[in-house]
Amino acid sequence: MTMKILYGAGPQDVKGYDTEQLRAEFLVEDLFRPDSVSFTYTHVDRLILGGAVPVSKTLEFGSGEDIGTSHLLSAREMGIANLGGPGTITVDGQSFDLNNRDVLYVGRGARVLKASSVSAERPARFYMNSVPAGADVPHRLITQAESKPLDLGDARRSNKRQLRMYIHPEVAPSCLLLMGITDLAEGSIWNTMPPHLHERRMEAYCYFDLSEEDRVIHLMGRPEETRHLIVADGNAVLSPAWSIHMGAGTGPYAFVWGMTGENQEYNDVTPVALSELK
Ligand SMILES: O=C(O)C(=O)C[C@H](O)C(=O)CO
Ligand SMILES: [Zn+2]
Repeated sequence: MTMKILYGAGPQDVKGYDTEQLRAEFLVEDLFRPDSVSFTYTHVDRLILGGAVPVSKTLEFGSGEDIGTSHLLSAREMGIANLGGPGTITVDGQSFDLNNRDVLYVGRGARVLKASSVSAERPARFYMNSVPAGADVPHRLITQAESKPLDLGDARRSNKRQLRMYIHPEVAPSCLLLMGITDLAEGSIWNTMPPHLHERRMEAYCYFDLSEEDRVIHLMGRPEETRHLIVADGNAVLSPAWSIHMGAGTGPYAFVWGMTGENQEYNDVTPVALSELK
């Protein structure tokens, strides 16, 4: 298990960043490695992003030694989305089978987690978001069918997409974590249109289901001072409260969005007109 730490950067820092620095602060590239569990701890609202890809063995994790607590989830909750083939997550002996696009909510206090795949030919690809939690909420599997869909966008504007809420007060409660998956409709390329800011929450996007040669051009930054990140399959992007977030793909893609902060009001956002972007 690995744990990388990012300390977070503000809009003034980003003004002087070159591509390498921007990517080092805002892009997480090494989440999904065969038979490994990789975590990145960001001081942006203390979100931990993780990836686990069990291929030839069961992967065990949950120790808190890298973050100074007895267990990783002693004071945290976690969402685990399966972006790959069928697999199983066991939480302190309780097993949950996750198909592609199912999400498991793991409540505070979990100690030992195990991740396994049904088949090494099509391994599970578990993507994790964990945030500090102030209460115990029961573990719960949310299948894709149980998630709440929202149809957004317009094919004529190349931004038709379906957003599914999984960890959300109307679907499955948590303390402060929100998590969902957005799938672009065939032929649409733009996500998160119009772009927005949410002063009371940070967000992380993990782009997946891209082909090896395709990329998402992710836009970030203050509306009047945008930057871009060129993102490949399985890469995650951090979006602090001060940053817009939107992207366009060169081919089909989907993404997991996770949020935490002051509230769980999904609609507590400030849209940014495209005419304001620079
Ligand atoms: O395509 C979209 O629109 C999204 O998925 C938006 C994200 O859910 C988001 O940015 C929530 O604040
Ligand atoms: Zn957002």
